[in-house]
Amino acid sequence: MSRLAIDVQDLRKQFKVQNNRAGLGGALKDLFKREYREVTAVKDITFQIPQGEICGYIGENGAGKSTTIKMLTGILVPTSGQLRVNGFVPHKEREKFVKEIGVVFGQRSQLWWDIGVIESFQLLRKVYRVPEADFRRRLDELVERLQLGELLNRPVRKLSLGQRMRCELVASLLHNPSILFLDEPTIGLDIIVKTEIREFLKGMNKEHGTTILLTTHDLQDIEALCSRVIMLDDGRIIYDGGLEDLKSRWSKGREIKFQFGSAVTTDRLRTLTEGLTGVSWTLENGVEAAMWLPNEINVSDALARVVGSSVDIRDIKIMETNTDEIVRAIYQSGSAETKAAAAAALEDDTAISGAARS
Ligand SMILES: Nc1ncnc2c1ncn2[C@@H]1O[C@H](COP(=O)(O)OP(=O)(O)OP(=O)(O)O)[C@@H](O)[C@H]1O
Repeated sequence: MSRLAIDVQDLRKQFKVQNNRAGLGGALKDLFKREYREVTAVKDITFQIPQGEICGYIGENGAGKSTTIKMLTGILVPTSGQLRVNGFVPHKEREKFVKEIGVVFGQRSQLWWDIGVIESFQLLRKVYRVPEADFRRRLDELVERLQLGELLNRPVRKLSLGQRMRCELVASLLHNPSILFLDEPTIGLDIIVKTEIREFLKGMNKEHGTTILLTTHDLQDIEALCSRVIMLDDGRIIYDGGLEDLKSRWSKGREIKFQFGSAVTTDRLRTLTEGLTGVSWTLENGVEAAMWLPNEINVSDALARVVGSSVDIRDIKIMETNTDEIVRAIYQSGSAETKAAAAAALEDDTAISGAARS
């Protein structure tokens, strides 16, 4: 079995936050006796990530993503629980540990603002004690992949956000870490740079087996990169599994769009799918219509009905399930259990309590 890159057991982080009392009297009281309350940002979470996986770590603002990343990178000390990254306890073995990881916080820079990019890279080489020859080889590869050539001598403050982000990625990878932590790596970037960065990360993962844990609010990052997603809500994991599985469990059905050669009526279309429970039609104009079918109905059964009829079809498009909508719905409900699963669980409960009563 492959070695675990990240192993987290019952990890918890509480912060002590000062309560500020209202008004001048309150401020005076605060001077003499401060009152505190506890905020639990991460609530006993458990997960494992094997080496070489790209895993998305998602959740709404304040869900606890950054706090987790900070514990995983040794910046914050957990309140309780166990945590190992590449076999190290991050906050205890920092010096050895940082050589194994790369970190990019999209909204913070690890580069020096006023000096040339290449000088920042040289400084980082010394921090990580990378031998000159290894550094050169690595830098050449990264510069070529991210096409940084002419940027290397410019000071960071003169770079665009997209150019800076590409340099940040190089900076985080110069010491050849086996794990990369990315916190919002594509925030604020245009679609071309986003695509470039996603392709680059995919390549690093494929060729070097780099494990990547990625937090993002851009679900296209997840779709492009991650086979697995961990979803956090209010400090707890509410989903851990495949993205496709999440989509198929949550989507209630699919939509198929048709373009016809001549005008059709809704009544005619309805007769085609008669008997297929839950299938409905929307006529968008005389020659374009959308068929919606619930998960219980097989796509090929429904398609066969239309294709096998005398209706003149010009084009058929099976619409992709929209991940944004699904994830937003899960955030809103605070649970990744599907309604069907939740209802089944409820029925089980009722059956059990009914049995207990009888
Ligand atoms: N240093 C701190 N002191 C007190 N509370 C904190 C601290 N850091 C985070 N929190 C609180 O912990 C909770 C989780 O915050 P965290 O930054 O981990 O969320 P997040 O999922 O990364 O959100 P975002 O998407 O906005 O970055 C929030 O309620 C936040 O206010």
